[in-house]
Amino acid sequence: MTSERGWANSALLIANPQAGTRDRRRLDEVVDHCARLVPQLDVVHTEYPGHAEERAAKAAESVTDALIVLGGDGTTREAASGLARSGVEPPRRPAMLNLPFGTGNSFYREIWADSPWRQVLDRALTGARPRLRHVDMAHIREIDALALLGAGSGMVADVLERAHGMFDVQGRDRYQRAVAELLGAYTPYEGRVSVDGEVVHEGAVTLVNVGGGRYRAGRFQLLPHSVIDDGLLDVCVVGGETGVAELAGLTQDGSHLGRPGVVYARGTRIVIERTDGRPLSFEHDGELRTSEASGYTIDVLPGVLPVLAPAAREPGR
Ligand SMILES: Nc1ncnc2c1ncn2[C@@H]1O[C@H](COP(=O)(O)OP(=O)(O)OP(=O)(O)O)[C@@H](O)[C@H]1O
Repeated sequence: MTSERGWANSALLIANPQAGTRDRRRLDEVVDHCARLVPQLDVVHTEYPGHAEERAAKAAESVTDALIVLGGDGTTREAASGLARSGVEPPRRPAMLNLPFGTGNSFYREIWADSPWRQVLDRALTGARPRLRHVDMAHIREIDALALLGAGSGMVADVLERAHGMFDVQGRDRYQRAVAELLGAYTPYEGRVSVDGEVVHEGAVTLVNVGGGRYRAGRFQLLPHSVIDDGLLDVCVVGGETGVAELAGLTQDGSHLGRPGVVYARGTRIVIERTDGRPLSFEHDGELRTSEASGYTIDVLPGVLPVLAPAAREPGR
């Protein structure tokens, strides 16, 4: 057999068996493929929410070359947070390689576009080490959390909040029903959004998204101009002029930009507030984060996450 091995001598593979369709056969296939490419491969199956974050933080402390994450956006966010919060300086952190095993897989799409996972593994782990992108994350002050893909208020948070209250349906169906209910009756909230101390929107808000990645839920291009390693956060505010039904269609290809009441800006600190002082419904990376806060302060953490990526001119940049 010819050697398929490349630059990575050791890697930790963190797999979430509960992500996506929970296809155990596919999970085993990925693990076997990785084992052919990396001489010392440790495999951890996550056993509870937060497990990926703990194991990624430990991997950062060891001499592991790569951290392979097999899951959806939630698992990827946890692993990224573990690496970014570790006491190890960014250049010494293991390089993260994310593979699609979830429902949305927005981060995989961000880095590798529609490339199949086998091809990605071969490109990332055989031969010389490919390009490393030093990806920005965001720190949310009020809840001391790190966001990778995006954070915000309005429609996305409201869908999650409504879905959480449904006990008679599960999985994707819950979100579909929550969206359908919101389409029927959505009330924008009164709020304010500031970028680096300057107010960019005040009034009715349908959606605020700060990030992060271009995509949310794998396909909605809320931040079509965002670059994940430019040291800046992008923010899109959709005012009350645009309803949720219209917005869902417009964000499929980013054509919400330039519509009346839509603001797109960039900065290092974004503040999102409700102006009536009531708690602001807020999410990051698809997780609802309930608290009593009526506002959230989001600061960029530039370049904290080393991610294996295709060369700039390859497809899937
Ligand atoms: N053993 C486990 N049992 C239950 N939940 C788990 C377990 N391991 C991890 N989790 C949790 O599963 C959640 C869902 O995983 P993830 O987000 O990766 O998949 P997904 O929701 O199918 O995909 P996506 O986020 O891309 O839509 C994560 O928030 C993680 O904390």
